[in-house]
Amino acid sequence: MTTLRLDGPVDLAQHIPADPSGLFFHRGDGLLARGEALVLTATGEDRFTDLSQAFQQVSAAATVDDAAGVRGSGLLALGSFSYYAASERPSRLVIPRAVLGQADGCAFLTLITADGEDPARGLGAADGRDPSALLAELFPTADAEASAADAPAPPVPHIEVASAHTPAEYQALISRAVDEIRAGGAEKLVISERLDARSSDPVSIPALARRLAAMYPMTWVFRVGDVIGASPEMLVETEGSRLFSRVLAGTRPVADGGELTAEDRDAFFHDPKERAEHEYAIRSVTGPLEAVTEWISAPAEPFVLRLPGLEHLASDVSAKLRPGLTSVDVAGLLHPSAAVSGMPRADADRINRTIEEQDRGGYAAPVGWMSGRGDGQWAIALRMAHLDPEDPHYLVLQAGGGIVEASDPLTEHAEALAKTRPMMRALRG
Ligand SMILES: C=C(O[C@H]1C=CC=C(C(=O)O)[C@@H]1O)C(=O)O
Repeated sequence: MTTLRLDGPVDLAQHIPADPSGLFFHRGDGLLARGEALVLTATGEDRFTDLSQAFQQVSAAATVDDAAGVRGSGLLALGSFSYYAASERPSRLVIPRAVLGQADGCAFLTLITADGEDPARGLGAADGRDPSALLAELFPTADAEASAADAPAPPVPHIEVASAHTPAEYQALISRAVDEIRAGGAEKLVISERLDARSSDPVSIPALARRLAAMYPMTWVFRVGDVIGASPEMLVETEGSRLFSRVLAGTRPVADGGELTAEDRDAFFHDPKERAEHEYAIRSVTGPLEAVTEWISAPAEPFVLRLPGLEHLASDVSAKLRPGLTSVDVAGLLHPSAAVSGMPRADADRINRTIEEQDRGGYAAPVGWMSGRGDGQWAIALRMAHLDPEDPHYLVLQAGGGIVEASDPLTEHAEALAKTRPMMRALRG
């Protein structure tokens, strides 16, 4: 495989291919992928370590020519894990054929050919080619005409939405969760709702990802396999020994263009119910990290992260990772955090699964990428939808929230629906 450095920064959002095999970006930096040189899959309890090891074996045998030497350059896999170990949906790492990436404004192009394959038969042969010509060939910019200011706006698609439950049914599920907590089954649960969305026009992945990135710049926009979304929560990011995690739990919905008043934000910040939810989530990240890090720095108090439509209690945790673990290994150690499962984890997930009655697929599970060096970024697949490979008109949105003893079913229902709004807004264009 070869990584070529490109002249100057690129606007990644303008280069998204029609059907990317993966994309992951945040504030202009990130990765766009085309094709599949190799797909690794795993199921079961050991899916994280199995995929981490399988990719490390591929990486050890690869011939790597990396002229960029930045985050995400060189050999790389994008991946989406399944939430439950028992899920029938396999977790996957995709080693793409071509990657357009950018890290701190340094843009690069990576071309990967599978073992025994003639490089000239790949997506593009790097030998002697001008990197900018390769960029134009492999990742052409979005149709200039369509984005011209005077071009007629594309018609707004009609989106038909059907919730899996009526409001009364969903609120009854929340009441059941509260009853389970009162009966001592768990201290915190996380219950989610699914919404079927049918679009009058086929959903355009590049357009959807571009809108998510433009409307929610503080999130990590992703598409890998059947999941697409814009997550505000970073389960783990590693680069060498540097480890970062953004933990979210505790939410107040607001109007899309609005925000909480100073008084309401203060009440939110000090609300014991929200702080308890947040505390569980922090402990579920810092606890497992103790065994694999030299030090951990977690703030004494969260901050309020303001997103369009929602405000969250957030804490940025950093740590020094001991050698020997990849970013996928750490993601496996932390998944599922109490932000998406509850506390204690195993009891919470058993009850969540019974109440939700359905497998979560890739919802609330790690999505991201890992390099041949083991570094990577694994966001939690939230504010998302599952795509249907057979039907480009159809998606299933999923979102939920943490439930503690003091939770109110109506408020929790409103919160879950507010969390589906990013995807709904981006779908509507
Ligand atoms: C479970 C979700 O959100 C989590 C992340 C942030 C805040 C949350 C909350 O306040 O309940 C949830 O823990 C979701 O978006 O589906």
